[in-house]
Amino acid sequence: MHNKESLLKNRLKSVGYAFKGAVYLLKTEASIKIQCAIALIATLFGFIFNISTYEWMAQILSIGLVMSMEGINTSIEEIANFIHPEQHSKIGLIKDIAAGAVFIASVFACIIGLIIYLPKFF
Ligand SMILES: Nc1ncnc2c1ncn2[C@@H]1O[C@H](COP(=O)(O)OP(=O)(O)OP(=O)(O)O)[C@@H](O)[C@H]1O
Repeated sequence: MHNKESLLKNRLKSVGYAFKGAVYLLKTEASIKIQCAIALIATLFGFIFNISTYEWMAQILSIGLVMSMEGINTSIEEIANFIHPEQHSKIGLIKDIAAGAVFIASVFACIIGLIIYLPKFF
């Protein structure tokens, strides 16, 4: 019983740390603020165009994917700056690859957005 309680306590603590990380990300990263604004506009569009359940699922998944990739990208940038604050071509490459992952997720999120909303306009 005691073990189960401490397990639950530890899990709750981990959720707290993760929440702290998400708040830090939202407060400090300009790109995630822009992504939040786009997510809000997309959500508004969802209500205006009364999109279907599956369209909501695709939209929410896309928003979640882009924002979580941005979090991982920021984390990689922080690690890179911590382990090697000076200029190095490998650090540049590592940062570019991490940014590339966000770019790929964003391109596919845009495609999903077009699939959902283009038929509603034309
Ligand atoms: N230490 C470094 N050594 C070599 N090149 C670097 C280094 N730091 C950054 N760069 C290069 O400069 C680019 C911009 O780096 P920066 O850390 O400003 O990324 P950013 O994408 O502008 O970050 P943010 O998303 O925080 O605005 C990187 O993609 C990389 O090509």
